[in-house]
Amino acid sequence: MTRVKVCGVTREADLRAVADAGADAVGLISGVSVDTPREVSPERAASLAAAAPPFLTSVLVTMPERASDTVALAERVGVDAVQVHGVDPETAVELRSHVRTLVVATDADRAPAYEGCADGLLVDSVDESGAGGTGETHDWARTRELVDSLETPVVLAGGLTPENVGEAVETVGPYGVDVASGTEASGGVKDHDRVRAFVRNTRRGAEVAL
Ligand SMILES: O=C(O)c1ccccc1NCC(=O)[C@H](O)[C@H](O)COP(=O)(O)O
Repeated sequence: MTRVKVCGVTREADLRAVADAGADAVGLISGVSVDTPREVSPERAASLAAAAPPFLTSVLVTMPERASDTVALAERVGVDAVQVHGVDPETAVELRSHVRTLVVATDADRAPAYEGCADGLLVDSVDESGAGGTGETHDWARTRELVDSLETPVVLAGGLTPENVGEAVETVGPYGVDVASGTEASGGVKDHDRVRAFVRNTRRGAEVAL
């Protein structure tokens, strides 16, 4: 089964829509050094995490300046897992010793350097700061090679939409997929029909890939 994470939720109604659509995880973006409409305060992230129903994994998505800040933020927000952008492998190893589940976001070229440093690798179309949410796809064939060569589970992200996720899953065969802008009505606001279609089309793509 291909796991689905819907990232950049800022409102409780959107969190419910993500859960009702059957997604596996929800991403709450806080403590990032870029300007994004998907960022929420730690307080808001905590309130959203507390509203997540059973079996919907809450994920803090952040860009650490120091590993210790991220550990404190994750405890304050009260999430099940942490996804970090813009960290080197050594910082990932340090962070992983303090959080239960660590996902590192990286581009395809750098992904092999994180093998064994994280519980999951999110292969994304990152900008120069390492931030995601670009809405751009990357070379799926290259990510397929990573899926085949790495032990660490690979999550495909970057420019995924309800329209292309089925083909993406068939091509890459990832552990999971992650979407932010492709399920939005506007910055930070989810389109519930697109959230439902994204989850549905991921499942269909995964069936074809079997
Ligand atoms: O989405 C953001 O604005 C963002 C900013 C800083 C760090 C991470 C961010 N997004 C995190 C993500 O989980 C993925 O990058 C995202 O799902 C992929 O985005 P998109 O291409 O818009 O689907």
